[in-house]
Amino acid sequence: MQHVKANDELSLPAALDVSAVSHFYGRKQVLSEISFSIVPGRFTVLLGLNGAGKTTLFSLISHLFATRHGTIRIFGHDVSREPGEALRRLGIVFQSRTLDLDLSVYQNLSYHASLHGIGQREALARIGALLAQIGMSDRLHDKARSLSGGQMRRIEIARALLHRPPLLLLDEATVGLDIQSRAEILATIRKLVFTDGISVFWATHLIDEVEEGDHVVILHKGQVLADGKVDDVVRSCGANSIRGAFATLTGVASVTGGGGPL
Ligand SMILES: Nc1ncnc2c1ncn2[C@@H]1O[C@H](COP(=O)(O)OP(=O)(O)OP(=O)(O)O)[C@@H](O)[C@H]1O
Repeated sequence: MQHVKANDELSLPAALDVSAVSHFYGRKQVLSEISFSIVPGRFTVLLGLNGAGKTTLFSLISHLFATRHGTIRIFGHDVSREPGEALRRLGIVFQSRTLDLDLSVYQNLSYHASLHGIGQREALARIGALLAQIGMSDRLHDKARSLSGGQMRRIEIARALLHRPPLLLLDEATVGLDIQSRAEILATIRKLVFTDGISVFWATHLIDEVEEGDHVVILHKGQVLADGKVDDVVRSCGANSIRGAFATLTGVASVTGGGGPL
């Protein structure tokens, strides 16, 4: 495995630390002793083809599945042993749509706030600020059903941020969106990292969502083949681009450009 770590990051606590994690569905092993960690305040891409194991890994991190092999820590808190401490530091946007379509934007968000013990007045203030941040202040009382796919995604992102988690996970957040909505969502999230110092773990199979300054974890057939800064991973593979590095590491060379699949 290519593991590349910069010197200035060695002393910082990890936003997410995954250590020797395996997962089985019945007898089928889909994650094989994977280990990596995420530097706080960075945009880290979990890059892998469909079926690589990204959603399974997210299900373990978010404690939907119990971790039976290995350890997952969020800012030092073990997800299995201290789920409360770990999960209140985590926000997550799942691949499938999760808004209640018959409720308004406000109702969807305030319900989530109350689950996190946030009082009504505080919730309203946070919802107002987040909607302004994602450019949707005028949709507060609209039914979720009336929103476009990209707008629903942005509301799901706002909901994931309501309890102010320092770590945000997004699983294929741009799937099914048009090019403009994809670009807007990515820009919104990258801005959050820059302005609020949030750590983002962005799962995708789209290689053009990776930028030069990002960190990347390459997951292939349930194994982590590389992790580190994109330019370090590219260099250590002797490649010219992340596309070339991915092809070298995985042997999957059939790639297309312009936002297509890997
Ligand atoms: N409930 C399940 N039972 C059995 N096998 C499963 C189950 N869920 C996922 N798998 C298998 O586990 C492997 C990893 O799937 P997973 O959904 O985690 O990958 P992924 O990288 O998220 O892919 P995608 O982007 O297509 O969702 C695949 O081979 C998949 O078929």
